[in-house]
Amino acid sequence: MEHTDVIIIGAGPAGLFAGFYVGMRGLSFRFIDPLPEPGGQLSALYPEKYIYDVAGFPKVYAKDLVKGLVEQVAPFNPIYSLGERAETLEREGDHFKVTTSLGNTYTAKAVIIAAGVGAFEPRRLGAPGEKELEGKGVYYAVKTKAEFQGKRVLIVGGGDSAVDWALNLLGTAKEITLIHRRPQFRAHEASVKELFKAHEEGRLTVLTPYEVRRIEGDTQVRKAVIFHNGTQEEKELEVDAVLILAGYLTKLGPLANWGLELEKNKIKVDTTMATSIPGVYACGDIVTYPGKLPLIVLGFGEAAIAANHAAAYANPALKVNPGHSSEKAEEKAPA
Ligand SMILES: Cc1cc2nc3c(=O)[nH]c(=O)nc-3n(C[C@H](O)[C@H](O)[C@H](O)COP(=O)(O)OP(=O)(O)OC[C@H]3O[C@@H](n4cnc5c(N)ncnc54)[C@H](O)[C@@H]3O)c2cc1C
Repeated sequence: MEHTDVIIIGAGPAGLFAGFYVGMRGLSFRFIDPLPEPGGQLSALYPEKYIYDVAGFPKVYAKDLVKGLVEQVAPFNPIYSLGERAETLEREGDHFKVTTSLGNTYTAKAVIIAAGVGAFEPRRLGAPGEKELEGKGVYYAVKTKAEFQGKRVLIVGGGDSAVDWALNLLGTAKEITLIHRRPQFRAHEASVKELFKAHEEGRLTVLTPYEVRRIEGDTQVRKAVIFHNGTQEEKELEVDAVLILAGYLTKLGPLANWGLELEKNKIKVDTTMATSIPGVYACGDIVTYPGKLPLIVLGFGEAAIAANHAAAYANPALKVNPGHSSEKAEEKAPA
């Protein structure tokens, strides 16, 4: 059993920043997250999109914000338990015990839940070949545009992600076909206009109302068979990649059974970010309180509150107020 002062469930922006503050207070901490890398929604869903509403950054790539958060917390020696999901949370005497999907058990004096929208996973189509070829050309997100360099790509979806990526991959992918099961798109009007302009100019192909019948390949995707969902007429497309952007399913997951007071699938917190279980704090998209907005900047503020209260809970010798970081810094700004 591995012990730290604090366990942080979720390594999205709120969790990472909570870790920074716990570290500033001189306490040890562990992040647990089922995703393979830190950053939460920013890494998994939109690493190469600009964010315009983080204070102090007129615009910042989601992946660069995550890089900065990881760098900021690094001096405090965080332990990352990635690729595992927190399954149970129990109190045992004066500490909490968390077990994970890998069967590991971790203990801590206080817990911060920063689990965002809960366990989120891409909406799969359920088409034959899709599961077998996942990781071999079937994608549910764009991590880097370079993955699609020179490839023939089939994009599936009708929302902002599908339309934005069809346009964004122009100039990177060799060929782009976008299919959607309805004639109408749910994306921003301006983007849809741009999409059809690109279609008319022959820079990409849009087909509606089309769906995927099956995906074929061996060590990698070779072909997709699509069909018109009115006439059932099939088309075979020779493609190297199928990018499925049909949205995400979010579930509260195991958290729902931890005995926390919830409201509409969110964890209720008070003004100290305390949950209904003493010693368990929460921050970010997972929390609700009057006036809550699901924004990164609010998550940062909540993380600072949750972390400092959790630190004082884990070590009652600590005051809640951390003081000013500028007074602790050893480095002086250049003259
Ligand atoms: C396309 C898109 C664009 C956006 N643009 C903006 C924007 O411009 N500005 C803005 O402010 N916000 C934006 N957002 C919203 C923003 O991304 C979220 O508010 C933010 O990610 C919330 O951070 P978080 O740390 O609370 O949660 P998340 O980023 O969701 O991270 C939570 C982490 O917890 C993990 N987790 C879940 N369950 C468990 C469990 N049981 N055990 C362990 N780990 C668990 C998840 O795997 C995840 O990594 C956007 C969102 C999307 C999808």
